[in-house]
Amino acid sequence: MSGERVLQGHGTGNDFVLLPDPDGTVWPADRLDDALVRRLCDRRAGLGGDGVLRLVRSRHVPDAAGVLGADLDAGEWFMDHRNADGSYAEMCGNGIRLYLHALLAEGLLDPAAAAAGVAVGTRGGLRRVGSAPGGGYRVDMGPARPFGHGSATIGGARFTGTAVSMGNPHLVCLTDVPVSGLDLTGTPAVDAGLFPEGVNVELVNVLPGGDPHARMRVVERGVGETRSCGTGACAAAHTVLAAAGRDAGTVTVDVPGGRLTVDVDPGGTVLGGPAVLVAEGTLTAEWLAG
Ligand SMILES: N[C@@H](CCC[C@H](N)C(=O)O)C(=O)O
Repeated sequence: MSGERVLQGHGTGNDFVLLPDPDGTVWPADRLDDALVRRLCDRRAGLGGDGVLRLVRSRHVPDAAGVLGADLDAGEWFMDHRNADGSYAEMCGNGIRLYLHALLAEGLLDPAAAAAGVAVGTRGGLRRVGSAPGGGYRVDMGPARPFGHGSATIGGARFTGTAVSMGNPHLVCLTDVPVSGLDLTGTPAVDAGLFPEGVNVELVNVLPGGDPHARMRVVERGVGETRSCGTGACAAAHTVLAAAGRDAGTVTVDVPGGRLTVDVDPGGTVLGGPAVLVAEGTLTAEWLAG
């Protein structure tokens, strides 16, 4: 049997199907349609994942020029991200670390270049990501941009929070209710006027102690509850610091799938965390035929 090459991996438990397509010839958008993304992410009848990452050069992505403008040539590679329901997202903080890890594993990127850091195109703009000296990856996520206040009702409970853009939209709800006990199986009801494109909702406990430390759970737009969200951790870190009257600092964010660190200052946000490839292989012709 023959089929298309595929990888599977995760960053702090936020897992993805990765499709190598350097020249954009294997998975054009009309082939990788919403239905196929949903099948790939299906945890019983597919490979399973919170989303799909296509490893493709920016110049082969039709909408990349529109998104990146003059930056198109500065980012050779483009993280073509899809949520499990097939929708596109502007940015994915766990995904972009895994993306760099997969480029290295596939021999598409030189380790020295990764150590120096490379600019990767996303639908939210260019992001600089590099391998970290002590292991894992660090991503310059750009500044957190608060844009109002709202609420989310989920599992019968209502939480108020701060709307924060990390390129994609978040509602960060700081709460004293222990997040470990929350039922997050439903879809949060939110203010559609504040979030016309939908929103990722983070429920966050600030943990006691000297250094800023938070525990977070997240219900992602286009996915449902995931074990981690990198952009969500950055939005949460900004909100935790702001609640303490600070605009800079390092926040440790514990998620069900592990630990992320976020360095915040007024000019930007740097996300640090691991990336792991779990499997590589091919999609069978039988499965592809549906
Ligand atoms: N898990 C991601 C975010 C993925 C996109 C999100 N579901 C959205 O639609 O904005 C992360 O690690 O940032």
